[in-house]
Amino acid sequence: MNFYKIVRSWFGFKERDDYISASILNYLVNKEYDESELRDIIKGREIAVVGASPQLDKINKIEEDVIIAADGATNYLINIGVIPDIVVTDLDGLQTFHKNPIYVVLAHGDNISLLPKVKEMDKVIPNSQVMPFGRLKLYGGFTDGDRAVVLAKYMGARKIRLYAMDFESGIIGKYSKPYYKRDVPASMIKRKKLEIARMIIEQVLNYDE
Ligand SMILES: Nc1ncnc2c1ncn2[C@@H]1O[C@H](COP(=O)(O)OP(=O)(O)OP(=O)(O)O)[C@@H](O)[C@H]1O
Ligand SMILES: Nc1nc2c(c(=O)[nH]1)N=C(CO)CN2
Ligand SMILES: [Mg+2]
Repeated sequence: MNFYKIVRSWFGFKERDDYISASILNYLVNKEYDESELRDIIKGREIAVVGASPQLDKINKIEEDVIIAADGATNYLINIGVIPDIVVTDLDGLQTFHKNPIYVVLAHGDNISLLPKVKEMDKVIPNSQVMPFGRLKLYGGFTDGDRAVVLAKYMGARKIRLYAMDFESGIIGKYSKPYYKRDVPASMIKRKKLEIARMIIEQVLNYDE
C-alpha cells in the first residue's frame, strides 16, 4: 500500500477525488513547463525553504542563494520585496501571483475549486498525489512545506535551511491562510498534517546518499 493510500485512509480523503482534481489540473496546465529549469536552479545550491509558522514575519534576511516558499508564506515574502524562485502550493494560501517564480502546484480532492488560480501563473509544474499522467509530476511529500524540502533534496540541493517551520508549538501562522487575521491554534487535522510534515522533513534531512 503506497504512502498516499495510507495518508488518505488516515484523513478519510477519497482517491477518486484526488484523481478528478489531478485530471482538471492536467487539463488547465496546457503548456508543458520543463522541470529541468527546476534542477538548474536547485542542483548544487544552498536552498532556503520558508514555511508559514508564526516566526515568518520575524524573518528579515535570507542568506541562501535560492528561496522555495510554501504556499501562504509567499504572500509575506512578496510583501517585503523578496520574490521566491519557486513556490510549492496547494493554492489555499497563495494570494499573490508574481510572474517570476516557478509554481509547483498540487491538485487534491479538497482544492478542486481553487485550481483555476493556475491561470494567473506563468511557469507551472502540476503535481498529483495519485499515479501521475499527462503533464503531472509526483515528487513526494504531503504538506506544502515538506513537499518543498523533498523537491529540494530530489533536485540535488547542496544545503537546505528551514525558515518559519514550527512543528512543536501547535500554533498556525497567520500567513497560512489569506483570511487569517492572527496566528491560530492548530486544529486536530492540522496537527496531524504538521506531524506528518515533521516526520518527512526529518527523514529527508537525515538521509545521505
Ligand atoms: N506552525 C506552522 N504554521 C503554518 N505552516 C507551517 C507551520 N510550520 C510549518 N509550516 C509549513 O508551512 C506550510 C504552509 O503552507 P499552508 O499553510 O498552505 O499549509 P498546507 O500544507 O497547505 O496545509 P493546509 O491543507 O492546512 O492548507 C505548511 O505546508 C507547513 O509544511
Ligand atoms: N485530499 C486532500 N489531500 C491533501 C490535503 C487535503 O486537505 N485534502 N491537504 C494537503 C496539504 O496539507 C495535502 N493533500
Ligand atoms: Mg496550502
